Amino acid sequence: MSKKAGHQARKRFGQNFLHDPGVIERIVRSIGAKPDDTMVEIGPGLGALTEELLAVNPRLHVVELDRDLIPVLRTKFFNYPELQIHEADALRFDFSELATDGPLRIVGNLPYNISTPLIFHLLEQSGVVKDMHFMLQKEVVQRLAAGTGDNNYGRLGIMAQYFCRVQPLFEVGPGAFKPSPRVDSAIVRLIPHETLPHPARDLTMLQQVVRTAFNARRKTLRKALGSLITAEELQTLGINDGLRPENLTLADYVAIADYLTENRPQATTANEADHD
Ligand SMILES: C[S@@+](CC[C@H](N)C(=O)[O-])C[C@H]1O[C@@H](n2cnc3c(N)ncnc32)[C@H](O)[C@@H]1O
Repeated sequence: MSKKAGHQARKRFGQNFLHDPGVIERIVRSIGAKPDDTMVEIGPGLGALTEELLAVNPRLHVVELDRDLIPVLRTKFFNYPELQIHEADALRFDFSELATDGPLRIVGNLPYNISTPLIFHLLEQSGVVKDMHFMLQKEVVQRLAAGTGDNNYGRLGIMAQYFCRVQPLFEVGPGAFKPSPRVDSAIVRLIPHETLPHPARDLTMLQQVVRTAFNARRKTLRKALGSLITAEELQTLGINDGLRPENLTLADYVAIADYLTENRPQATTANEADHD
């Protein structure tokens, strides 16, 4: 535990507070906020990034789960009446409610313990999002940006790239935070596609195909996807069934999903175990 401004950093909320002004300034410069933007910060914590965002754009929303931080933020930013502080769980938050004046620019030094489910939650709402800038564990940024054949390629990267352009920006060492995390961090920018480059006919089917494939990422497609599609059907789609899940492109996964949507629409089942 580390104490800052009277607040004990809580591990269960993934609290590692930024304290390096150079890093904060670099993040804010990368975001390039404009006064008219509707900005949303997830997990403002003690307000280190919030303060610099407010300097550009006083119409900021922040979403913070730790109820003890809410009065700290209210006191610190009492002279910013347009700042809207939402005491809420970002994992359940309906961001579309904030998009009344236009698409959202979402930012955050995210709690690393929930960053993957949070990104999936935000991808589902990417229709109301202009862009997102996040501080994440470096390995998560590598997974988001990974291409076909890469060791880090998997469900997170495929679904992120289905919805967004992924741009890793720069790395940040543990010393920029208090308490210091045990991992390296990196900043990533996600820009939702205006038009999906490979739209699936049924998103749930695509999610199921990708999830099933990467639950057996070391196996051949014939085995990994055997519960959904036969080797012959894969070959008909022009996909070599001896390849492994990491060798397929997003377009290949969409082709498999669309084939199943047409031929076995009953195949989708929710709540399979995730290993990503
Ligand atoms: C890594 S800290 C970043 C704090 C601050 N933005 C900074 O850079 O110093 C993550 C923040 O997210 C908050 N948080 C954790 N889980 C959350 C959730 N489910 N919804 C919203 N905020 C959450 C934590 O309480 C904490 O303030």
